[in-house]
Amino acid sequence: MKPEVGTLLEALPYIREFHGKTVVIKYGGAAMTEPELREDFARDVVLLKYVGLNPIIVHGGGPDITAYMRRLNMPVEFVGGLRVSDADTVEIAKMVLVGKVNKDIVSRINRHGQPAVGLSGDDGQLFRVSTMTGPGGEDIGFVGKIERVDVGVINHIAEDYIPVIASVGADRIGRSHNINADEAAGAIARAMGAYKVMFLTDVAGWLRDVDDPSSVISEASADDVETALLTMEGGMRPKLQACIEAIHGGVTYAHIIDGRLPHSLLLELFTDAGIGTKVRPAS
Ligand SMILES: Nc1ncnc2c1ncn2[C@@H]1O[C@H](COP(=O)(O)OP(=O)(O)O)[C@@H](O)[C@H]1O
Ligand SMILES: CC(=O)N[C@@H](CCC(=O)OP(=O)(O)O)C(=O)O
Repeated sequence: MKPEVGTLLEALPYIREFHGKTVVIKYGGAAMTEPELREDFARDVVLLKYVGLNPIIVHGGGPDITAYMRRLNMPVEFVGGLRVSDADTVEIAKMVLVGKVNKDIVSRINRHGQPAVGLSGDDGQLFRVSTMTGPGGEDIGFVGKIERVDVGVINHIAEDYIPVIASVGADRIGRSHNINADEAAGAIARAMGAYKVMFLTDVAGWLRDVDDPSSVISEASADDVETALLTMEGGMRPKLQACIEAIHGGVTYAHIIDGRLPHSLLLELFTDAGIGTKVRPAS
């Protein structure tokens, strides 16, 4: 048998399993720096829609926000993987995420043959946020925690389009907040009752030792993750926190995969081997 046919046949049971299912995909800033990878990503998402999945994209753009802040000589600070955000920082985050990154993703998906629609928390009042603190209770400014997602808005759009969601939104009195895109993806997956949530990032997965790329933890239970979160810092923290949020809300699996790898989405979804870290409910 030709190897290409083998690959398609290997994918068939997965296509059947995932048909009609909602998959929330967090597309991370660190994995979106290469134009070629951005193109591959858009093509993969279109393929998912064509084979009958319901992909919902939630994106970040942290490195882009940092680059613009530096141009404006603004101080850049993170606490527990969350950007400290005063009102000026929120304004930059909003301009970069909604105006630049979101439109780039939307137009690439459009070009590959499925229409996409960009949304932020403000559109159709998609989500409402409250102000959150850092992991140690620190004041980190206008950083939002999603309190409520209007899934009706996403379902309505997803009937005909691929929703592409930027992680900014407002609180009850209309103040804009910067939301970590991992937190947004976890909350949206939970609210949507998604089958899976997948985080594309710039490492091979959750690493046992952050300095050893070969130390990927291929599978972990929600309990393992909760234990690790007690001491974890850096960008992996909000990702694992979001995995827990999603799994506790009924999402079957959460995956952290290497967005630097071309077609990583397809490799995880449609091959027997899979890639990265899979978080499952506590057994
Ligand atoms: N145990 C860990 N395993 C993997 N990555 C980790 C770990 N601890 C901290 N990190 C950091 O988390 C980063 C990924 O998070 P982040 O930079 O926020 O990515 P993204 O932009 O994709 O959301 C990695 O590049 C790595 O530096
Ligand atoms: C509060 C907070 O941390 N907001 C993030 C939003 C963007 C984001 O999460 O981007 P990545 O997924 O590329 O890291 C930030 O300002 O960087």
